[in-house]
Amino acid sequence: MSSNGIHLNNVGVRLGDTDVLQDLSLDLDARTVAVIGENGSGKSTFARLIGGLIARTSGELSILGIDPASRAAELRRRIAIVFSNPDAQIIMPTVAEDVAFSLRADRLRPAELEERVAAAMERFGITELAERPSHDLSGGQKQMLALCGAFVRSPELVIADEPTAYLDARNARRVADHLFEDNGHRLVLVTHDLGLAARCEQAVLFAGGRMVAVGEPDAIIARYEAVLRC
Ligand SMILES: Nc1ncnc2c1ncn2[C@@H]1O[C@H](COP(=O)(O)OP(=O)(O)OP(=O)(O)O)[C@@H](O)[C@H]1O
Repeated sequence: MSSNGIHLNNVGVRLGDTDVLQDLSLDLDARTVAVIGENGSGKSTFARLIGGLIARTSGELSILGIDPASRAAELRRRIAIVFSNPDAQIIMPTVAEDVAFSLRADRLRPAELEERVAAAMERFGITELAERPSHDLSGGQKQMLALCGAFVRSPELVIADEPTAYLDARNARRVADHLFEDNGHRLVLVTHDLGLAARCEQAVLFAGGRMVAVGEPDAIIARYEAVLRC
C-alpha cells in the first residue's frame, strides 16, 4: 500500500451484532474525496474508521501510511475531524483558549502559541470573538471555531462529517470554502449536499454498508441520483 492517501483492503466493521461496513476495498488518492449515500449507508462509520475513532474488525487499513490499529496517537496528531455539531469539539471556556487547546501537544513557547492562535483566528474571521465564551456563540460561529481549531494544527488530512448540515447558506459556503482551500491537506467530506460533493476530485458511493461505486464525482453523483429517483 502507498504511504499516502487512504487504502482499505477487505475491511469490515462490526458494531454490536451488526456488520456496519463490509468488504471495503478502496484506494483514495485524490486530494478531495466526497463520501455520499443514503441515510444509514455507513458514511459516518467510514469517517470514524479512517479517523481512528473506531477499529476495524477485519482487513487491512492504511491512512497516510499509518495503520490506526497500531499507531492511533500518531494518526490523531496528523489528522483533524470536523463534525456537524461543533459542540462536540468545543472544550475551553473562551474562543482563544479553545483554539490554543488544539495546539497543546506542540508545547510551543507562549509568544509563539499566541501568534499561531491569532493568525488562525484571523484566517477564520473570529478574531473579534476571541474573549467570548465559546458556548455562547451562534451555530455558524461555533462551526468556524471548530474549523479554526482543526486547521490551526496544519493537519495532513481533514475528515469532515456533514460539516454544513446545520448552517445557513452563507455560513455553509464559508465553511466549505475553508475546507476546499488547498493548504496542503487532504479532505474527506461526508455530505448529503451533492453540490459540495461535485466540488471534490473523487467520490465514493455507499449503500447498505458497502462501497458500491468510486470515481469521478459527476458520474458517481448521477448514479446516486438514479437510486434516489427509484
Ligand atoms: N454503535 C453502533 N452499533 C450498532 N449499529 C450501529 C452503530 N453505529 C452505527 N450503526 C448502524 O450502522 C449503520 C450505518 O450508520 P452510519 O451512521 O454510518 O450511516 P450514515 O450513512 O452516516 O447515515 P446518515 O446519512 O443518516 O448520517 C446504521 O444502520 C446504524 O444504525
